[in-house]
Amino acid sequence: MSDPILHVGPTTPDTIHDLAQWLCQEAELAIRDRGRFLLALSGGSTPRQLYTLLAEPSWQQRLDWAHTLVFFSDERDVPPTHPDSNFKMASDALLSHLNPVPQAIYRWHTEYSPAMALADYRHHLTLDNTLPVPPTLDVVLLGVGPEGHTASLFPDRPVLDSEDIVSHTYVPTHNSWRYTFTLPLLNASRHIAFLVTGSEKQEIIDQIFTHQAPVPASMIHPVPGDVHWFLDSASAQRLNPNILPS
Ligand SMILES: O=C(O)[C@H](O)[C@@H](O)[C@H](O)[C@H](O)COP(=O)(O)O
Repeated sequence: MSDPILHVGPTTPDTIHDLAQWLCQEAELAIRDRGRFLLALSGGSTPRQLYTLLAEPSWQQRLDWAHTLVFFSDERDVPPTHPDSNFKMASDALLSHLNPVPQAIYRWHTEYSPAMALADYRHHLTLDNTLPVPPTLDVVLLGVGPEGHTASLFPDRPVLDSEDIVSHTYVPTHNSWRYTFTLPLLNASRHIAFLVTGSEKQEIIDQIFTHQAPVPASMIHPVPGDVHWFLDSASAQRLNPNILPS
């Protein structure tokens, strides 16, 4: 298990820019080596700034979306037009602006029954059963909630013990159902990239990096993959300066 790789920007825009640049580099390597880039987008509010930047014409040219297959690391069990939909957020901020369009965009079909939606997504994640289970995605973007959840893996929930690659899970604190990647799938990733910004996340970042009580976000350690943390100084302000990149 490799050590987490820290990228700390002085401001949120700096961190977003660094992550966008890193994504373009990983896409280039994946497409050079395997002819395609398997990318999972995260939901919530933080990544909107990243998606808006990537949608800018000058940035669109830097990532070969025509050879990129887009997945979603989790999704709220709502219609794709619902304001809570992660697909809607990513489409409004990024996907609907891309030209050329991505090679594929795999939306969670929340209009299906849970069993059918999960089967549909397993099929897409294994590229129509051509990849092993769990498949290795090139980059999975993730965020972290204030209590340490990531994707829709919340503390003390049965989904944390799932041996499947995807799950439909009830989140009591949000009184809602969600679809999510599971730990086996996340830990098969080539690269995990957490994007965490803002002083409201400083406590959970400190908890994760000082190895206090494990939370779902601290259970992500792919082998032989790696974990990158893209933080701004506000979310990283409690971290020991010795572990911060010089
Ligand atoms: O569907 C979701 O909400 C996300 O997948 C979730 O895991 C998110 O990344 C965290 O809750 C952080 O959300 P913020 O970026 O809004 O703080």
